[in-house]
Amino acid sequence: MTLVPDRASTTGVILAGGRARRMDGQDKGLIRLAGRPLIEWAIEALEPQVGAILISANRNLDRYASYGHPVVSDPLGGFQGPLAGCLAAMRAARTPWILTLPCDAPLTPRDLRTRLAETRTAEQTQIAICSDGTRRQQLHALISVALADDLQDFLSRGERKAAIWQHRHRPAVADFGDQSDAFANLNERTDLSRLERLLAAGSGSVDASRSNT
Ligand SMILES: Nc1nc2c(ncn2[C@@H]2O[C@H](COP(=O)(O)OP(=O)(O)OP(=O)(O)O)[C@@H](O)[C@H]2O)c(=O)[nH]1
Repeated sequence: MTLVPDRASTTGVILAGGRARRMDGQDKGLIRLAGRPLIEWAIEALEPQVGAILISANRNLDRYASYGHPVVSDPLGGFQGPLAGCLAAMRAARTPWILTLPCDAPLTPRDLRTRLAETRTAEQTQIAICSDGTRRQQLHALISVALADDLQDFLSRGERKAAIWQHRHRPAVADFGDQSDAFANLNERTDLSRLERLLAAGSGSVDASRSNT
């Protein structure tokens, strides 16, 4: 295992494979925010931070593939949750580390990988996750792909919760309390206006003035 998860040894994984029941079942990664689909915000935020990108999606695969990054679907049907997407990505990644990012949180910190990597290296763990200062953000995570078999065992027992799987590996926790807005996400339609306000105010790693509206 590479000791320091640097840019070249890390694959960014955009988790866009959910059912989005609270958004009437729309494909969340394709919902437009400030004029651009969420998947585009995520790609733009990750590109400077990682050596490669994988998109985890279960619908509209051609649409996602048009962004030029490989698309991986969950091995199990029926929307089994984000860990299923993580496992597929860990199997497909060509790097020792993956950096996961939910597609519905467009204000990604510019230093997401570096801060997670520093924390992970200081504590010598196989997983590092973010804290927004109040709560753990389990899907913003740096994960060693050496854990793929362990995750597969966990899922094969019918377990689904990311917090429970990660807890078994005593994750390091990187404090992003100074950027708590970076974890604002889209769960319901009413979240759209807050996210657009935050983007316009310049939160996050991507310049909203480059949006095509
Ligand atoms: N690959 C994959 N990703 C998922 C799955 N379920 C959720 N995700 C992703 O994980 C992140 C958090 O998802 P949630 O908000 O908990 O679930 P959701 O399906 O998006 O929305 P709800 O159905 O309204 O809870 C989002 O980026 C989802 O796209 C899944 O079954 N497979």
